[in-house]
Amino acid sequence: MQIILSKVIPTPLRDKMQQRESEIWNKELVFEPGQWVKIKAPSGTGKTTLVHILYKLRHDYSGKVQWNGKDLTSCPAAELAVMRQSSISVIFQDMRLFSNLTARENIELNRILPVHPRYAVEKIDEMAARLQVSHILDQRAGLCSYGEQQRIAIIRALIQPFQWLIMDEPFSHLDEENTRKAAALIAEECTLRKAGFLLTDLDEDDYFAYTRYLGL
Ligand SMILES: Nc1ncnc2c1ncn2[C@@H]1O[C@H](COP(=O)(O)OP(=O)(O)OP(=O)(O)O)[C@@H](O)[C@H]1O
Repeated sequence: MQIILSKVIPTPLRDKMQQRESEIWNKELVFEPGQWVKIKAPSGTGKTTLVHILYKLRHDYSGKVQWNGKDLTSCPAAELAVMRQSSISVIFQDMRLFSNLTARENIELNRILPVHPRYAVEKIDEMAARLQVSHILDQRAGLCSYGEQQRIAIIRALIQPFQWLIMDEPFSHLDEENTRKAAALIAEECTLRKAGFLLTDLDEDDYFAYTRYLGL
């Protein structure tokens, strides 16, 4: 799946944009399948805004966003839902877990949502063991620490099918060792599926073999 951004300017950032050069806002960008893209930008420059625009959680912008040639503003909701379930997975900065469901239930919801689940249920335990969160799988997500919630959100994103993984500061609550473990799992899953990713963060890192760097 190709993702295209054409001259996108978020309405709340329109004035700020005069003050700094961006490689994303108001540019023509094509993200080809399989690219591993790092988007590095300081706080408040629009990383979360970009992620929400890309996933069509907000549409307060000028310009155009397309998934596989489909304009997000005119594409029927049912068609978007199918593309989200089969092709795009997101790790949100604020995790967005259901706090009253257990960690396992949060992950399982994403596993069974697509018509053809990618993985059997055992994969949840396997991934949880690798990220050292097996012991909290049956705990309510709202009671988990932020670092635990972030690893659950990572597993939830990896358990569903995708061609693109969109990650908004996905390691912000993790220490170095856990970040490396999570990055290794993400890299493996993307390689297996020949999937691309867009990862936003504040700083440089060497967690992945990025194929493209952009500043917001
Ligand atoms: N709906 C909105 N109305 C007004 N301003 C907004 C709105 N959404 C975002 N902003 C502003 O746009 C800017 C970018 O916000 P955003 O959350 O995308 O930044 P960010 O790069 O993800 O920041 P951080 O690294 O701190 O998470 C901020 O100044 C924010 O206050």
